[in-house]
Amino acid sequence: MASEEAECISNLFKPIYLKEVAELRQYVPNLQSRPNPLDHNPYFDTRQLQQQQGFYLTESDVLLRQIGNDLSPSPRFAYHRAGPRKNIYFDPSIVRVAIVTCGGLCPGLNTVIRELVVGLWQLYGVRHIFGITAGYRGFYSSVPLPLNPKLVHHWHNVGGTLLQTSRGGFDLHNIVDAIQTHAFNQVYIIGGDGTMRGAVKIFDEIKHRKLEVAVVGIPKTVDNDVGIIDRSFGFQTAVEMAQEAISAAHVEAESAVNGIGLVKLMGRSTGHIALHATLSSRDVDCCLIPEIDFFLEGKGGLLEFLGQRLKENGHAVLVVAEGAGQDIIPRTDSQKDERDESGNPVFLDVGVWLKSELNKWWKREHPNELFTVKYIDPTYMIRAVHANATDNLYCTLLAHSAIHGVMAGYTGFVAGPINGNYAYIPLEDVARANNPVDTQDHKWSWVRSVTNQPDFVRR
Ligand SMILES: Nc1ncnc2c1ncn2[C@@H]1O[C@H](COP(=O)(O)OP(=O)(O)O)[C@@H](O)[C@H]1O
Ligand SMILES: O=P(O)(O)OC[C@H]1O[C@](O)(COP(=O)(O)O)[C@@H](O)[C@@H]1O
Ligand SMILES: [Mg+2]
Repeated sequence: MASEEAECISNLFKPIYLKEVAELRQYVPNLQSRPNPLDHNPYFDTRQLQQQQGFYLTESDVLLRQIGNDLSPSPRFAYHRAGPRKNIYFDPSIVRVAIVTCGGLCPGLNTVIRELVVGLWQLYGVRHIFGITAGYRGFYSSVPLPLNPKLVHHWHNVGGTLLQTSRGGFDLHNIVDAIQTHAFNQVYIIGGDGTMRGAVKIFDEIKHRKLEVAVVGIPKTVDNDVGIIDRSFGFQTAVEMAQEAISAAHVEAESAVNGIGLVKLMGRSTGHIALHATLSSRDVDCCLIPEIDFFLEGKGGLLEFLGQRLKENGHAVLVVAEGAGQDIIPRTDSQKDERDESGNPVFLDVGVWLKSELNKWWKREHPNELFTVKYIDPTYMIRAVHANATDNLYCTLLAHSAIHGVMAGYTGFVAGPINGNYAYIPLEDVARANNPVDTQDHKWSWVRSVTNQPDFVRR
């Protein structure tokens, strides 16, 4: 074997299971296919490209989910690659599109809407595109908003969602009735884990009624709590914004005698924003996330650690994800049961609680020494900005992937990036998959080595 050549390290047979997504023709009888109108789009010139192969994707174009390989014979999964297909199953002249945004804000929402509108209009010649306003409830409670490329032209430069969003208001039968009443046959649902669970129910009901309606989910989660996909759009922008808050906390802490800069970041059940912001900032002394329990008092606790940091450095920076420590913050019975309109638990402000506990501790231990906690809560600022360049590009590829999949007759799927490429994933799989920070792998040890924080194990 020549040294430049790769060494064969395994000839083990590893089964690969293709995760098929549903297709409209499976339950709509006599569905006719037609050539993709991209064949006649002057910008794509597919007739020339087809001779070179590769423009249109086929059933055999798949992406592997697990690209890291442990050489064991455990099964692997693959998904269909996203992109245009040679034949489509919709006549663009009778396509009626509904686009809805649900749940909390995330940078890039408006870019996804813009690119859906522009993509449908320019790639496939669709002319009947509507925005459903204010989340799921908008299907049955307000008049759909007609959208066109001119109207959405500048939307990628604006934070939030110009269609508006809301929590709650999921009324399955009213939603599907409204889809029928308005004769929508393509429904693009942009939202997080809760939204995707709702989308599965809409898809099931549409199948049950045998409607010629394609449903596609576009995952949005500033917390990055949706699994399978690499990451959500807007996440990188949020991490970038979080840096500014951490820098400010660092400046405040360093400029005070015994100063603590405390930053609360979003992350209901996952600490991804806090973790990524901590690793990229280098100024953080301790990062608290929902996946790790911590305690204040005693050996190995947070107060002992911060006391040491103040002694050594004169200041400390503490980053906390909003979902961290929720089970140790004292709460009343009514606070225990509080839920938002979607049914998500309402958290107490961990930052306010920590600030108060830190002040009590210092007063008790060092009554005559200066001490300051500067608490920064940038949470809404982080998710209300427009997407950065990387996320804007991601949103565009995502929207176009969704359009190509729907046009090709796929339904009940999510368009999303897998290992850097775009794939079609069954909606149900995405709705079921969460994405906690893995605190067992070496990356969490790396975080601890960057911050020097304790492991919060009582000994
Ligand atoms: N299990 C569920 N079944 C149906 N609809 C749901 C479910 N969970 C949430 N929803 C609906 O999805 C929408 C968004 O959910 P929410 O949890 O607020 O945000 P996100 O989708 O960002 O996680 C809301 O309208 C909510 O009523
Ligand atoms: O105050 P709101 O709008 O209910 O949103 C707060 C929640 O929204 C989020 O930013 C995103 O949550 P979702 O992805 O479920 O919408 C959470 O981090 C946060 O807990
Ligand atoms: Mg959610």
